[in-house]
Amino acid sequence: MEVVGARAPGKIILAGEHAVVHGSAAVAAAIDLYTRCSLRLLTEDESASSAVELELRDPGLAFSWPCARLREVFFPTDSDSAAAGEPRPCSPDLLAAIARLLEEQEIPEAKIWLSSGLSAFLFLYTSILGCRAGKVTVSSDLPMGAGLGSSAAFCVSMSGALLTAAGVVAVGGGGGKGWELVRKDDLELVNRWAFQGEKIIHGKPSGIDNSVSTFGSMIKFKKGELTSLKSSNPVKMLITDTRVGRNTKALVAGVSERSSRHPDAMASVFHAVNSISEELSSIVELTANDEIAITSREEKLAELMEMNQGLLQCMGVSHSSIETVLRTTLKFNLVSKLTGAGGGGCVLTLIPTLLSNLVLDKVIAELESHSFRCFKVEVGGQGLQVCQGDC
Ligand SMILES: Nc1ncnc2c1ncn2[C@@H]1O[C@H](COP(=O)(O)OP(=O)(O)O)[C@@H](O)[C@H]1O
Ligand SMILES: C[C@@](O)(CCOP(=O)(O)O)CC(=O)O
Ligand SMILES: [Mg+2]
Repeated sequence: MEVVGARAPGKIILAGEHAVVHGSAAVAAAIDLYTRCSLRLLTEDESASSAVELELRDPGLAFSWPCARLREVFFPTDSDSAAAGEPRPCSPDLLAAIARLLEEQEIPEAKIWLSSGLSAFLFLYTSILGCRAGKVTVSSDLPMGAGLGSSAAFCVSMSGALLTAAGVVAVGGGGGKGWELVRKDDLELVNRWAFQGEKIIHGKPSGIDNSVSTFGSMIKFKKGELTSLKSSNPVKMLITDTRVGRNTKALVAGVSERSSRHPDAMASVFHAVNSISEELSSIVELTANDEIAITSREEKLAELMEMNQGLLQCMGVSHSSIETVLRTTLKFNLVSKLTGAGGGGCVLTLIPTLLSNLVLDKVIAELESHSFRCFKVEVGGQGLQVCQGDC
């Protein structure tokens, strides 16, 4: 069979991370850094030992599971009952069985954080394709575990490729050349599968990351409801990766624990974040015809981001490396906030339209002198795309 491919973008959260898990609104946008997943189902001739193979290009690791072993774990009682049409959660018993299956792989200790991604892969693959032999290759532009939604881009691109190979998502309408957009109904199905994968990696995701990675653009997200935001003036952001590793699942659990220790205080914090996200989303949508100058729009966005950062500190998810980025950019009168789960990872800095490239280069040089890594990204682009053949 021919190769099918899918690519899904990472994201930034402009306002509302963590609070969105507790029902507040949040605003997120796709960025032009992608995770790509390609998949080829193997015939019996090609896969003498009949296995499911996974190559992760970025950590540079390859895994292989004999189909017979997968059948014992995933379908112990009868023949394959994969059902690509109806996403279902991974039960705690199955998750424990997957963890035992992963113990048989020799994952280097330094890369043990990959286990949750591998568990999501095995669950999605066997749920959608059963135990058919196949080879999957994944590559990514995104730093992993840094707040740019690599886990969601992994689950969305994987679900997209698996559902395309299963013949559920249509591909080839573009004449079989290059990346193609996906029909809305198909995107919704991919998004629901990807959410099940995110649950394995995050524990309790809000669904914002997989939604923005699937549908792209800039969105407001509240309690599972998504509103697409139309911005005629693009928002420019600099991303700084502090390179301090952290884990979303642990940070989300930490905020929930703080919330159960101080329910009233934290409810007020989440309520304040909700107001910030609502106001930020209405400012983003103001058009050139609205009577507000671009500079005053940017000042309002900056102030809301600054307020949100203060509330993220209240939730206990800032970090000394994040504070260093905030202090450094403030010297240039620029406002920053953490993005994603925090605890290290990435920080956003709003780039005003009138900021000269010379000053921006100075900001980047100073940030990079702290061993941080800066990215200039395009905000609000495409979501999931699929392709036939090698893209
Ligand atoms: N390309 C990938 N290959 C394998 N696993 C991945 C990949 N991208 C993300 N993951 C999984 O997602 C985890 C990171 O997710 P998370 O802690 O939510 O951070 P973020 O989503 O901000 O990057 C990794 O530890 C890994 O398990
Ligand atoms: C903290 C949170 O709001 C975003 C997490 O994003 P990331 O995995 O750090 O990229 C969690 C969620 O919404 O599921
Ligand atoms: Mg994540």
